[in-house]
Amino acid sequence: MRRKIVAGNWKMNGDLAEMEDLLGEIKNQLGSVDEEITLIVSPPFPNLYPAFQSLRETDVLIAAQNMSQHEKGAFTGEVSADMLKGVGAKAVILGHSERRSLYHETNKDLAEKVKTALNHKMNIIFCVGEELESRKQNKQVKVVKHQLEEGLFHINSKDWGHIIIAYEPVWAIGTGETASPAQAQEMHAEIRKMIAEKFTPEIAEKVSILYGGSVKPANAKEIFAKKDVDGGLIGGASLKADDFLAIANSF
Ligand SMILES: O=C[C@H](O)COP(=O)(O)O
Repeated sequence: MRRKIVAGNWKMNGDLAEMEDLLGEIKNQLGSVDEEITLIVSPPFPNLYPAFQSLRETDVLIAAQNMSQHEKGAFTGEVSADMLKGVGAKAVILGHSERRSLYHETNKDLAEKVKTALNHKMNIIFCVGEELESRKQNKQVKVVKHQLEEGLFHINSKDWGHIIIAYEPVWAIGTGETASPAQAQEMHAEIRKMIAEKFTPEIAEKVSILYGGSVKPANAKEIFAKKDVDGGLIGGASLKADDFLAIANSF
């Protein structure tokens, strides 16, 4: 059975005190979440270790929001896989559309980051998704296929256990506009088909594919009910404990 996952991407939000408050509220309500659901939170770099300390006694996993493809050395401002593991991050988000568009990360950069993360046995939430213009031209499947082929599909079959895919249509991120459940299902099924064709149907069947883009407690149930949607990568709504956990309880 595929893992059901709800991951909160906190982006560049929350100082240490605000994060401690948020984590405190999340911990208070963890008992309400089904054990089958994997919860992940993704704080900014400086808050990774405090989050790790705070979540020690829980099953909540910690993901970083980015990682260098390099091991060490003269790369000012960068953070390595070893450093992330050292502060408790078990996973890393790679290829978020904000990294792609604002920081010009290319599929080639991402392919290298994926390789480094896997060398360090880190789990990866690999993000893909089309911009509005591509959707209008009905090119969304082609765009996502290209992102996967160049950024992710160089991995070995044995590495798929470390991979989670997040489909995040760029036009739905932080906009309040969500892909319809049918649109999400359609793309998730396409992604699974791409994995089945390039690797095997068994591998494709086991990969968790998350939807991201304005997921809220009010729309999560409908989206998560779709057969190929295994959870969500949540931005804004993950900054409120009640909303984040309500989304986790929407399967
Ligand atoms: O990583 C999360 C996505 O960018 C979704 O963000 P959002 O839920 O604020 O639209």
